[in-house]
Amino acid sequence: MKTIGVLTSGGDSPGMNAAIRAVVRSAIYNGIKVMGIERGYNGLINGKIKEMNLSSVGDIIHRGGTILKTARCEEFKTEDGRSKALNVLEIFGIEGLVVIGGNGSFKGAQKLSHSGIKTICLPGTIDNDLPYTDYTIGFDTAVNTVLHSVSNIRDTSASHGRASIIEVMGRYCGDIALYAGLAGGAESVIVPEEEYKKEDIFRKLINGRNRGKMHSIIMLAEGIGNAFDLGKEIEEKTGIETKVTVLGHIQRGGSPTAFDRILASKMGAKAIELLIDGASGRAVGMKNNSLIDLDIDEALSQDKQFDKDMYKLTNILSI
Ligand SMILES: Nc1ncnc2c1ncn2[C@@H]1O[C@H](COP(=O)(O)OP(=O)(O)OP(=O)(O)O)[C@@H](O)[C@H]1O
Ligand SMILES: O=P(O)(O)OC[C@H]1O[C@](O)(CO)[C@@H](O)[C@@H]1O
Repeated sequence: MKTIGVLTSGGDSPGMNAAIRAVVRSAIYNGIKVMGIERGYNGLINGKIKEMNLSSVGDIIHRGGTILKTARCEEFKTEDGRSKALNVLEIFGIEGLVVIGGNGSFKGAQKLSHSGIKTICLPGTIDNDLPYTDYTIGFDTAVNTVLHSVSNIRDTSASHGRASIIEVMGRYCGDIALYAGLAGGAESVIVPEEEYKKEDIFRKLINGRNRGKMHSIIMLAEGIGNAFDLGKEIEEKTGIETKVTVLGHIQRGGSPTAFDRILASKMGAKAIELLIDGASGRAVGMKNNSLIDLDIDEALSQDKQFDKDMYKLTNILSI
């Protein structure tokens, strides 16, 4: 393999830069030329491509976002869009491609692999919603960002004797809410994977107040009802003043944690190892602390396992 490309696609996530750095440096170490493709599949279709060298990825391991920029590209979902992309890959002599993104990006990569381009996918998303890997690049940083906010909100919540609903991202996956909820001592964690009764939340709040508790954190995963409506209902049913904070895109930025930088570095290097071995259509993941790779279709067809034990523990500890 003489020349490969690397792109980031879908939502960005902290650690994507560390992954790009690992891809570029491992490739160059192995005598492979690397082309950086800007704005995901959009840049691929439009030929936004430039060669990368050792210093292109200097001073980025600690930076959030992605130096290659990212995009969601509807055109790439069409045959016509992908055929333009294949032409561009041929023009630039790109034989292998490393795609860093979420499940949509993986689907696009698999289609390129079926057209003869050797593709390797790295899981880059804060949501931790890819079923085949224990962790995605950016998830740990997002959880820590949420945790920092929980601490700040807890201070003011306690001073005023209020309850706080904190809405976090995750799309259809409750992992950010669950991990940050357990680590932040949330009283209730509401996730799409588990049914919940509002009455349980009200009862916990009232019990807590009766034993002198001055703050209550309710961690709410996005997409499950309206946080502000829930806040009003809590006030009506418990008499406890309730504030809502929607953390939003703050969770997608920031310097990656050591965990994410190491995960990204290991995965980036693994992608190059796989390409050198002639692999294609593979997804790299981390299972039980070991790097794994498997077919993209198999990776996407697995069911995401929600950690019910962790959810139960959160409820026990917040009794
Ligand atoms: N079925 C598909 N076929 C071809 N390309 C696809 C397909 N699904 C998604 N893509 C491409 O991948 C891009 C990124 O997908 P998507 O917007 O779903 O984000 P993602 O990779 O899942 O990341 P995130 O989890 O951060 O949202 C899409 O904009 C599109 O270009
Ligand atoms: O930045 P956008 O395009 O609004 O997407 C937001 C979505 O992307 C994510 O941040 C990452 O997939 C989700 O948690 C969220 O639902």
